[in-house]
Parts: sequence; C-alpha cells; structure tokens
Amino acid sequence: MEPIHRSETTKNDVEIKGAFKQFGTNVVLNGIDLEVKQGELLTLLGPSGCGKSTTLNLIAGFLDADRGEVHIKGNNVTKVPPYKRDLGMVFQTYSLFPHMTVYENLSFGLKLRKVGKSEQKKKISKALELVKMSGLENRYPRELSGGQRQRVAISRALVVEPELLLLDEPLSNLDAKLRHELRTEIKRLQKEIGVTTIFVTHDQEEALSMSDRVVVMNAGKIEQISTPTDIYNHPKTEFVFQFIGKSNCFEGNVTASDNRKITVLIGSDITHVDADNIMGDDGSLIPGDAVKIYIRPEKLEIISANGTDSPPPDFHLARITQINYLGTSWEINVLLQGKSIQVLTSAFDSSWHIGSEVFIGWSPSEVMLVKK
Ligand SMILES: Nc1ncnc2c1ncn2[C@@H]1O[C@H](COP(=O)(O)OP(=O)(O)OP(=O)(O)O)[C@@H](O)[C@H]1O
Repeated sequence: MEPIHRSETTKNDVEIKGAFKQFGTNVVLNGIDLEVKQGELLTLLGPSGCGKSTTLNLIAGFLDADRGEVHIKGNNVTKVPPYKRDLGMVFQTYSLFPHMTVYENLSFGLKLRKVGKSEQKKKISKALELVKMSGLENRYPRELSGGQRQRVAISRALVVEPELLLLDEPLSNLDAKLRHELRTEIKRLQKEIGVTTIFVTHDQEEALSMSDRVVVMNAGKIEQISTPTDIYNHPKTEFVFQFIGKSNCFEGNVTASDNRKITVLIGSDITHVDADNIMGDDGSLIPGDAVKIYIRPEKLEIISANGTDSPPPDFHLARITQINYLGTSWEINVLLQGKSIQVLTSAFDSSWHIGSEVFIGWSPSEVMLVKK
C-alpha cells in the first residue's frame, strides 16, 4: 500500500455543514459543522448517545440528515449512496464475513473493484503485513482472537485504499492491554499510510493519545474542536473540563476583574485566575458575580504547613483526609474551605498523615473559571 502524498496539508477532506438529525422527537444532531483536514486523525469523543455514531453514519452515507450537507474531497455527497463514497469502515463488533478466510475477506472488496488476481495477492499481502497478520491468510474469523479479528477488519478496510477511513469504537470490545497495543498501532499505521481517518470513541484517554484533533460532542452539539493538549489544558466549556480528566471545583464570588486577572473570594480565601481562562460565552465579569473555578488534581501544589498559621501568598490551608499511593504518584484528598479536593503529586513528604495540615497552591494560569 503506497503512502498518500498530499500537496496541500490544509485542505479539507470532509466537510459537514449545518447537519441536523432527529429520530421522532429526539434531536440527535443539532446543527453540526465539521471540517476534517487531509491526512489527519480526527476523533469524535463524547458520552453515550451524544451523536458520535450518527455523525459518522452521515459521513458514510448510512443515514441522511434532515438538514445539512456532507462534502467529501470537495464534492457534495449528501445524496450519494455509501458504496460510491470510497470509504473504509471498521465497527465495534467484528464485521468480518464468518464463512470466508482472512484472505477471502480481504479479496472481497478488491474483486468488486475488478482488481486482477495477482494484483489482489500483492495488495492483500501488504495490507496484512501492515497489521502484523502475515501468515494467517487461511484462517477463518472463528480461529482468530478478538484483537486479531480487529486487525483483519482494519486491514480489510485499508486494502481497497479508501479515500477515508472511518472507525466506530473499534477497540471497545478488547481487553485493556490489547486496546492499548492496537491504539498505538492504528496511530502508526494511519501516519504511515496518511489516510484521513475519523475515529469514534467515548474513551477520553484513547482520544487524547491517538488524535491530531479531538471533537468533543455533547447532546448533539460540538462543544470544542482542538488538539488533545488544548482540549485538556484549555477547555472552552465546563462540560469539556468535566468530561476530560479529573477536576476539582470551588464556588466563589468575583471581587475584582480587569483584562488580565480575575480575583475570586472562595470562603475566606482570595485566589486569582488568568482572564484568558474564562470558559463559556458569558461575557465580562463584574464584582459580585458568582463563579465556579476548576482545577486539575495534578496542577495543585501541596507543601507542609509545619505548624505555621498563615500560608504563603496564593496558598491555602487544608487538612489531609486520605492518602492513596499509586505507584508513581500519590493521590491525596484534603479538606479546603470545607470542600473535599483531590491532589495528585509525586512529591510526597513522609511526615504527612491523615489529619496533617498542609498548604495547597495553584497558579492563576492553571485554573479555569465559569460564570454560575
Ligand atoms: N436508527 C435510530 N432510530 C432511533 N434513534 C436512534 C437511531 N440511531 C441512534 N438513535 C438515537 O440517537 C442518539 C445518538 O445515537 P448515537 O449512536 O449517534 O450516539 P453515540 O454518541 O454514538 O453513542 P454510543 O457511544 O452509545 O454509541 C441516541 O439517543 C440513540 O438512541
């Protein structure tokens, strides 16, 4: 299989414009606009029922939108049937033909495309080599493990050299170790071939580790489209912050704000948040506004209080309620202003125990804020 050479890397291979889909009274897609760039691995991520598979099925042509358009490679394919869209698809459940050998499964699509026998042989051999399945051509699907079947399914999708590869939760039936292994392989394979790929998952770790860009969906809408690091570190909405990774939340009130910093009173403690870190579209904040601030456990700093009453600037007095050793780090629960907060740290002080007083600090650039 030859790598796909792209002359322009910024061109879009897929565009969805204003897609709206309703099943009965259930609005499943509520105005989706999406652009997938040439050669990228884009992941649709979101909770069950948010519309990920529906979006993928619109691109594949298995479903029609009530409103909106789908463009592939610049062509409006909204009314084009699936078999004319030149796609490779892999589903969650093994979709191999059970009565056909691995070789026959792979040759099926090639025969339909009238590829000659010797060319078929070459292509199948390469496609199986890519997924490390050479030598198993004569096995039937029932003679393969779950992971091997998904490798064959991926290989079968790729052997026809599709314009687009669509993967709908292809790893969710596999155990954790295999999932991890195949995740790495799909990523390698995708970059090696350069085929534009849309991947559906509800597993945030899978999405963050594999993708060039992640689309976070919620209730039929797109919350954010960005790189994995941006999605994690600069979520645009409260939903994205809470859905991705772990979070701590405090409630407080704005006491001052300018275009650089917001000052917030949490209980009797003052804290600061960078003005760039406001989530949502609620406009500017004024003193008195009720807000929530969110911070990830690993962004918190924890230091010993050592009997001192007043914390250093931007640190807050807290009391340890639980300590869990995780192998490479410690998960420490503390009570801060009456709220239970989780801290993840690799700098553990052996004098800490349940009941120890500690100071917890964070940087204004690490905290996200949303108006209540
Ligand atoms: N053919 C259909 N008829 C009626 N409702 C449907 C149909 N297909 C999907 N739905 C509904 O549309 C909503 C979105 O489904 P979709 O499969 O797109 O979600 P998803 O985000 O892929 O979820 P999951 O992770 O559980 O697969 C769900 O409420 C689902 O029950």
